[in-house]
Amino acid sequence: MSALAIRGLSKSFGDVPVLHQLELEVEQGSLVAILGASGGGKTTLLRLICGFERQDAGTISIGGQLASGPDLHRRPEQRLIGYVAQDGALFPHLSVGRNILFGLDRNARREHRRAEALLELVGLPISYAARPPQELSGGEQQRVALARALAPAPSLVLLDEPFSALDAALRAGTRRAVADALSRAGATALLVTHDQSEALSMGDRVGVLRHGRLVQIAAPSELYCHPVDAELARFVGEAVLMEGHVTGPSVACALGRLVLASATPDGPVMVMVRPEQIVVGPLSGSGCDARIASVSYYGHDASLGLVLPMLETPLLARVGGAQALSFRDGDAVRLSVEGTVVAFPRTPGQ
Ligand SMILES: Nc1ncnc2c1ncn2[C@@H]1O[C@H](COP(=O)(O)OP(=O)(O)OP(=O)(O)O)[C@@H](O)[C@H]1O
Repeated sequence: MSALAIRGLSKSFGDVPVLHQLELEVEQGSLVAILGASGGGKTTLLRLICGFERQDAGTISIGGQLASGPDLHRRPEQRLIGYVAQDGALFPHLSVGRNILFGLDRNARREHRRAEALLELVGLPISYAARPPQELSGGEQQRVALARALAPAPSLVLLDEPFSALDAALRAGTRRAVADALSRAGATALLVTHDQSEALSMGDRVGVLRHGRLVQIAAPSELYCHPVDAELARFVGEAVLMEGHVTGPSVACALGRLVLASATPDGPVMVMVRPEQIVVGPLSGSGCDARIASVSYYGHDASLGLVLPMLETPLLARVGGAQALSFRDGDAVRLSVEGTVVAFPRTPGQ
């Protein structure tokens, strides 16, 4: 049984459509990340699931029970949903422990051990229970917000860009701690974000929201390696796209003849290669000739701009930081491609 099942969900504000016949299922105990551009309807989707807004069409079922449909609209407090907002929204006048137990009934609120167990679950010291939330770092506050959302053992936890207010140093650790806590609690969760690395690193499955629909929902590696179209390829990570021609199991393009990941009809295509698939080697190696136009060094890795005789614009390759130190602008190199590639059929005029 799905913990969350959404069928044909549509919502407009005035005459502006935001969600259009959206379909989504979230399996019990899994984390689904919804990735979408700003203004794409992510918060609207969460507000509909919570019951703060009502859809124009479609149904929402939580834990196998209809929560909202044409003839029924359960109130938010009847839906047993935990919610973690962008800024945590902790109450500053209550201790961390009181914040965690806030949504529980009076008897449960007296159980201090319960707050401590939830602090342990989110990887924080139990001594934090007595502290005011303002004394905690932003990442710790988000973990408290998760503990509060998990306290009533909800059927579903919704996370609305929960790490966007954190600086980069705190973000990675907090993501990990939150994902671990959700998994330890066996919680079912839906996370919305515009950050592709967040979606790919946290989701068991990732759905991409575009023009009010989920255009693809798949395991992170499937989404990254086999996006359904070129726009999605660019949205989920960096993509090198170039014209090509498919014949049988391979495609001919500026990078040579490459092996296709899946069967594609013969004919003109756009080929998609990820920058880290491009292997940059010395002229003694095999492959196609290129010249280095730029080196952008980031420490752990580097981006190279590469000019190929057959391409108007330089293409991007990603190499290890140590390897990049041996390259200079203007160097002649030879390129090959690791692994298989994806090709999107081109229609006439494209
Ligand atoms: N109550 C409302 N009344 C009118 N328009 C609204 C309302 N809520 C949202 N919208 C509009 O719906 C669209 C989707 O908004 P929503 O907040 O769901 O997007 P989002 O993907 O969460 O964006 P962000 O990532 O920037 O938070 C936007 O164009 C927004 O202006």
